[in-house]
Amino acid sequence: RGPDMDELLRRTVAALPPYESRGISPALREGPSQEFVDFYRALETDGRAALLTKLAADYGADHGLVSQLCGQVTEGRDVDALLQAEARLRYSLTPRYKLLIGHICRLEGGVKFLVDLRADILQLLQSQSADSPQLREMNGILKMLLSDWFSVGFLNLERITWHSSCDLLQKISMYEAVHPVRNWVDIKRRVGPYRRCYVFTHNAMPREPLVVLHVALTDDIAKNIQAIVQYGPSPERSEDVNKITTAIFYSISTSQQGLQGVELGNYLIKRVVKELQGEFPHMKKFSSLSPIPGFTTWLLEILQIKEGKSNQIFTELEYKEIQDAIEGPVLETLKRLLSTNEWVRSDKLVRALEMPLMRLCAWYLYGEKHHGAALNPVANFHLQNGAVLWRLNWLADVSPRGLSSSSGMMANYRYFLEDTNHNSIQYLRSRHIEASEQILSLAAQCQKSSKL
Ligand SMILES: CC(C)(COP(=O)(O)OP(=O)(O)O)[C@@H](O)C(=O)NCCC(N)=O
Repeated sequence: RGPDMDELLRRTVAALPPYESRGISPALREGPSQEFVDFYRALETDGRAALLTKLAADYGADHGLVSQLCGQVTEGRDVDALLQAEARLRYSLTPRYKLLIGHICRLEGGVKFLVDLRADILQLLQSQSADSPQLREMNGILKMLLSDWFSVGFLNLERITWHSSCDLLQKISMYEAVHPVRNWVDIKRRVGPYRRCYVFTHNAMPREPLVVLHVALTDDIAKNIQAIVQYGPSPERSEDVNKITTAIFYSISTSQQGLQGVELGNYLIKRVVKELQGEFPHMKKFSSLSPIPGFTTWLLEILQIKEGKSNQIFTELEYKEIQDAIEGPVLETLKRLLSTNEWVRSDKLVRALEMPLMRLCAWYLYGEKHHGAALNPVANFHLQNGAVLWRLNWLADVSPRGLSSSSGMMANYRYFLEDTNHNSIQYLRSRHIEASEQILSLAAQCQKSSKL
């Protein structure tokens, strides 16, 4: 049996050298760091949870020393002494595990190991199976380091085409989280004419697309995803530049869970806008065509809560039209038809539902909040980037996936380049959502005719 965890940690997590010898370049601790990596990789989930919890709890900063040094940082001392005291205090706040992280990132494959280690920490924190303040602290420290290592200056923008390598095309297909790639024909279309696919890569993780952005080049803001992923132009077509005035971001996915919160997707969108403006100087419109995951579930909950009070959801006229379009008790039948996607087969019912569902969905995106942010994660992502909630599209995604997740609707989050910084600050600071007239009036109507 190999070393037990405590012994392994004692041996591989160096103590913080005394302040006086902090500058002396530490003996490169490749051996112990590699031993830690090998030991960790050999552990199963529970073992990893135990190790991470112990590492965070027992190998952080020396709290006794910190509080002792705090006492020496006092007003009134001469500047030199004060700065010395502050420097000692600052140094004493360095957790021991931060030195280990610094050594591991210098190993071959060390950065990728640390990205995966943070993914394990996030998994633990999300599953609450090990949720300690020290673990959250270690997650924060690791996230800050990763944000520095993966900042834009260290990332490489790569365009993926049909001539890219198979392993890259295969990874792009595998990572596609929004509109699954079914076969070679699919992926060939997504990198073919009137399409662009860009990724960020990092030299420390070669041949690994960290985040993938799929773009459609169109002459107006798209309102339907089937037109993009199902019926796109045939691969041998050439591009007519005069037909390209708009960029539609129709899918974005990150592949590394451990890089959550590093905002790679945001950076990639902004970087691709610059790239496209270089290729198409006359391009003026930039918008997403985004799914609205969670809306149908939310709607069914509302229908459940409003059992017997349908007048708090539908107007009388709407209720009557729905009643005419279905048999049986209205709310009961409607819940069934919505949860099985059958409703879309009846034109009459589709017409009767358009107004109420568009109104409810506009409110879901604009009005529903979670800790102050937009409840819908995709809305929150684009609004954080400074986009405008610009248009809601009916029957925009009639695939089973689109119907089940958002009753067929999709949203355009539009990027007005000169406003994104301002909008982002407004959203992050005062939770203000910039929205178009269509959205504002639909949301207002919802407030008026539905009591949610
Ligand atoms: C939407 C994505 C790309 C945002 O990533 P990113 O910009 O790195 O944000 P964050 O993860 O740093 O908060 C990411 O959350 C993701 O891959 N989501 C699943 C697919 C999707 N587009 O909703």
